Amino acid sequence: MGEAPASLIDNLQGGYTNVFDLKSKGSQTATLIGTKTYVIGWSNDQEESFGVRIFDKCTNEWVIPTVLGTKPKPFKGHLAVLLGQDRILVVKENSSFDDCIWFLEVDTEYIKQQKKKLATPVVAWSRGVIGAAEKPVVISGPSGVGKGTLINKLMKDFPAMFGFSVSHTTRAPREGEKNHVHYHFTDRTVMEQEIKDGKFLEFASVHGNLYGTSTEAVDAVADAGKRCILDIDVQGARCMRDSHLEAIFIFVCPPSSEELEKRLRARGTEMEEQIQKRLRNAKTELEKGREPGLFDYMLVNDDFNTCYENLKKLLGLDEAVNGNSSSEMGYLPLVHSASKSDEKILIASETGGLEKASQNRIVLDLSSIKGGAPARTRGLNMYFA
Ligand SMILES: Nc1nc2c(ncn2[C@@H]2O[C@H](COP(=O)(O)OP(=O)(O)O)[C@@H](O)[C@H]2O)c(=O)[nH]1
Ligand SMILES: Nc1ncnc2c1ncn2[C@@H]1O[C@H](COP(=O)(O)OP(=O)(O)O)[C@@H](O)[C@H]1O
Repeated sequence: MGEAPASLIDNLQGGYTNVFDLKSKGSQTATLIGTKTYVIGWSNDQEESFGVRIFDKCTNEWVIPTVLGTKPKPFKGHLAVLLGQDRILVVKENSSFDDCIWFLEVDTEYIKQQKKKLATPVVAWSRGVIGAAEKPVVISGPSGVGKGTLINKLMKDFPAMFGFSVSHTTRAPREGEKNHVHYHFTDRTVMEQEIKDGKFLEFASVHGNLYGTSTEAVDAVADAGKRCILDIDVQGARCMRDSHLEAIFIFVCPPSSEELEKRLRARGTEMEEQIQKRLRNAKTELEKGREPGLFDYMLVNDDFNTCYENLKKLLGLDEAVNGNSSSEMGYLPLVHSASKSDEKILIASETGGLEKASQNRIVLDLSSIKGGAPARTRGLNMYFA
């Protein structure tokens, strides 16, 4: 790159620093981690100019990393603070509360995995979500068991609460299915390239077609302030379980294989060959669904209304959930763990944009954050000091 790197970094690192170690200078910040300096910021109104670049002291060279996750729009003026040694908290100036906190992950577990996979330097953005946003809901189960019917009813009954994560698929649309509503219908070569580019949180080959959840699909629901529902197969659920997306995992079972076949045939959307394939795959899916540690709950979809009521109960939409045993409710709770960090950041506003002087100091409580790149970082708490 055409500029004197060392002096730029000295210049940035000599910039404004307050007691909370927030550094900034103009529209760029430099954060030193080990031998690498992460420069964040856009230059000269050129939308695509940089964003993130890394200066490596060992090689004396600039590196432009692969940037994963949904990126923030180019911004002027921000503060950067190093959290641990693996992520940088970015506080955007002059932004609404729902768009001011971002995390640039540089060496988290997710980044380590992606570096290995892509064999290039990688960083990833994750937007901070303030408040106790509800966990996304992952619903899996064999074809024809009634996942779509349950989800549609939930979305119809609670339109302001739930948003559907629209997956990508290479399968052909069925009659009545709308592009970008039911699925993003796509070409295999396009999707394969997008998988390589890191666009998907997870993907799997199911019944001979590719299906995948893009980061954008999940973010779009979170951005609309809704709780995300994902209808994905067991392989996708496994991937999500291993990722940072903290979700509730629900497996829907049929009352019997005969009933499953009956429903698939009655739906009338598949040719015989596809029906046979789906019934064969159902056996494996039912076995995988019972693997310990994957699903939090199992629902048997025998009588639809009973199953729907039980789904509502375990999503906390019915007060009757308290005190009911799992067997009475028709699902089996399994156990999973969560981790916590413990940090508070005080942000002093210098812009004077806030009216009361007492509101110029904001505490960002990171002690309950969850999730992370390539999806949202949830559970942030923000209050005036
Ligand atoms: N892994 C993964 N599976 C998906 C995704 N979207 C849909 N699926 C699964 O793909 C399978 C086939 O879905 P579809 O073609 O709509 O058929 P249906 O299940 O018979 O209604 C189902 O098990 C879905 O849960 C996705 O984004 N990722
Ligand atoms: N509890 C139920 N009893 C009888 N039929 C059902 C029940 N739940 C769903 N169905 C029907 O079964 C078929 C498959 O349901 P669908 O929601 O498309 O399954 P999936 O999304 O799991 O593939 C649909 O025709 C639906 O109306």
